Amino acid sequence: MPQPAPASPTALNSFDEFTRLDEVVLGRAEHYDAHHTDTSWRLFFYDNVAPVLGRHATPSGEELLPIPGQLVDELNEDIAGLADALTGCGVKVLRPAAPGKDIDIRSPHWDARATPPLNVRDQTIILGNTIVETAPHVRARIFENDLLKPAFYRYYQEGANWLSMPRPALARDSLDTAYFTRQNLDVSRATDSESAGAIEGLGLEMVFDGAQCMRLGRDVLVNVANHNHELALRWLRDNIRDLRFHRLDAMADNHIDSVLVPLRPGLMLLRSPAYLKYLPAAMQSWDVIYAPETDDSNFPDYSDLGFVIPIGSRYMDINLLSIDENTVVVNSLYPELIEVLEGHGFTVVPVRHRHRRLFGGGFHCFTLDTVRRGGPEDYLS
Ligand SMILES: NC(=[NH2+])NCCC[C@H](N)C(=O)O
Repeated sequence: MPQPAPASPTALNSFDEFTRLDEVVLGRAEHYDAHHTDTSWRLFFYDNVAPVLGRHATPSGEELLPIPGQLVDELNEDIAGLADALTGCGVKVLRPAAPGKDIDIRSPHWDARATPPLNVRDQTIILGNTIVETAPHVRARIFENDLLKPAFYRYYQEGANWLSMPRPALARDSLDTAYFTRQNLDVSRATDSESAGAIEGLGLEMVFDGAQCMRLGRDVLVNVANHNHELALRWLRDNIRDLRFHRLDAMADNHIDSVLVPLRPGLMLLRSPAYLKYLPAAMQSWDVIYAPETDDSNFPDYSDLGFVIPIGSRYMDINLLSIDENTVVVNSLYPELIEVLEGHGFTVVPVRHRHRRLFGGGFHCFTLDTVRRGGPEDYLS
């Protein structure tokens, strides 16, 4: 039976993180049954995985780390709950295409097990009516956006602009380890097992994820933690002329949405006061809600399942999704945050999300907000 064509999306328009949300792409986790733990993956998640690397790497260099099926099923249940909650808030939910099977990919320089399109925030930034595909850090993610192309083409048909950063080769020496070496961290547990080929004369490439940005109308905050990111900031400035890009100097290793979430003009959620100094001067006078302490009882106990590597930090649930300036979707397993937000007058839509530390994403990461009502407002003066 032919399936009816999905209703056409409205025009792409997304300049910020908090004005009324009308349409969103929500990621999916089918076939997320392994992490491909090559050097690019180890470096990307080094902040979280360094303590366990080595202990679990096999001497043969086996890089595929299986994820128990029960966890993927539970993740899918929680994502279904998020889809229902968003629909219940009147938001139209689009999905990436589903990978039909495990997909092994091969470039001329390396091979990898492809990551499913779960954290759709990461490989794309929507800047107004422009889709910007970014330049993946993790080799396993290099074709991830192919599964979003049905949605991107529909927005393109409705008049959106569509740009891509140069696709990185992610060869042997493409990735900059400066963020870690600046902190005197030894990166050998990530780099010792490198199996990718080199490209003579290439050196550090432009490598950058969409989730390193936070959008605020005509301003965009951009986390730059190394030379890979520096090249991308220049690309953004050269190619998107009508927005102002503010460089945040190494606020985190890469993504910043478990550190900072702007909630409405003049109010942000921040991991701790230590992060204020990274922000543009105009934001330092905003009101701040600091992420409340949470404890282990809010996180599942995985001891029965053998080892499961947490690729996300304990702060993942800062990563909420705003429906509008007064309504936020928050993990029900972070009741401390729900209480604080309600105390500030927010309507909180609680949605359960158990395995956020295993798949590296919260609700902001799982979503790409393609249609919001706000425009290129100046929120910083
Ligand atoms: N868009 C994302 N995938 N964000 C997740 C950021 C997670 C962050 N590295 C942490 O461990 O807290």
